Amino acid sequence: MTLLDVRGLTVRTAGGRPLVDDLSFSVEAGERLGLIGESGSGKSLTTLALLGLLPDGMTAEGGVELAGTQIIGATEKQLRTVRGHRAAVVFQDPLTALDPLMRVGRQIAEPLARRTGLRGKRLRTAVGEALDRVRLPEPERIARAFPHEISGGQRQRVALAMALACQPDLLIADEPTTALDVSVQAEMLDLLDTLVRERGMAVLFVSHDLAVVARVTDHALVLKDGRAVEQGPVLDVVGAPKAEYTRTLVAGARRLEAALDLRSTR
Ligand SMILES: Nc1ncnc2c1ncn2[C@@H]1O[C@H](COP(=O)(O)OP(=O)(O)OP(=O)(O)O)[C@@H](O)[C@H]1O
Repeated sequence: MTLLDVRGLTVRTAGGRPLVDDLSFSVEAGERLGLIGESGSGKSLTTLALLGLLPDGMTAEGGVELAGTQIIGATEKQLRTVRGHRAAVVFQDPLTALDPLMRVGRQIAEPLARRTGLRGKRLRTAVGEALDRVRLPEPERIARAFPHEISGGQRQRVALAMALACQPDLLIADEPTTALDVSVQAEMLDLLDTLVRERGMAVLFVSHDLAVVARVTDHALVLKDGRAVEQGPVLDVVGAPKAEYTRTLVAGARRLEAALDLRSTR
């Protein structure tokens, strides 16, 4: 079943300049698609357009059908039912998703209560379980903490727990590990990989990092200056890139890997 169908998506500035240009792709239920591109290639604008969250003044044209709802031109009420339940998002900076003045536990409790109808002690237990599932130590302490009282890696796990609490069909992860330390990055990727596999959830994984995308997705789409230059099974895209631009990205990633290998043997 096709969960997300994007046809000819074009995002323009108020002045009419296209920043995402005629983009088409689809995500099947349970499929993991990686959106790869350098900084400024249009990855974030694409994900924002999928949820009807483009900045003021920008416009989207084309078709974006998410779980049967046409997003472009949808009312705010229609969009609210799609966001969270059909598609939830984890951004690079977890602070964008978290309210700085609300304890972490309450922030997870809200989407959980909305979906499950749980209240009181049973809701508190469910919050503890949600924190435990994203491998947060001492879930009771974390639940009582404010976002600034926990580490960046822990905040990103909380943001993931909030997204998963909605049990979305599609998880959009926009550079979810970029702001984290390398060791924490690997843990977070493994966690994300395990949790979405367990749930059979579809994922749109956005990253500038080919190696990261190859690790957690089945298909990849390479974006350059707002246009798709290549798409296909991730192992083909990384192993036998067709487009000149993808070849450059792959060569760059290999050079980096080789440099890191060299460093680790010193
Ligand atoms: N609010 C805005 N107003 C005008 N131009 C914008 C706005 N937001 C993004 N852009 C431009 O649109 C293009 C695509 O931006 P986008 O944020 O989607 O890129 P990206 O691939 O997500 O980059 P990064 O990896 O750095 O986040 C860039 O050229 C950017 O400068």
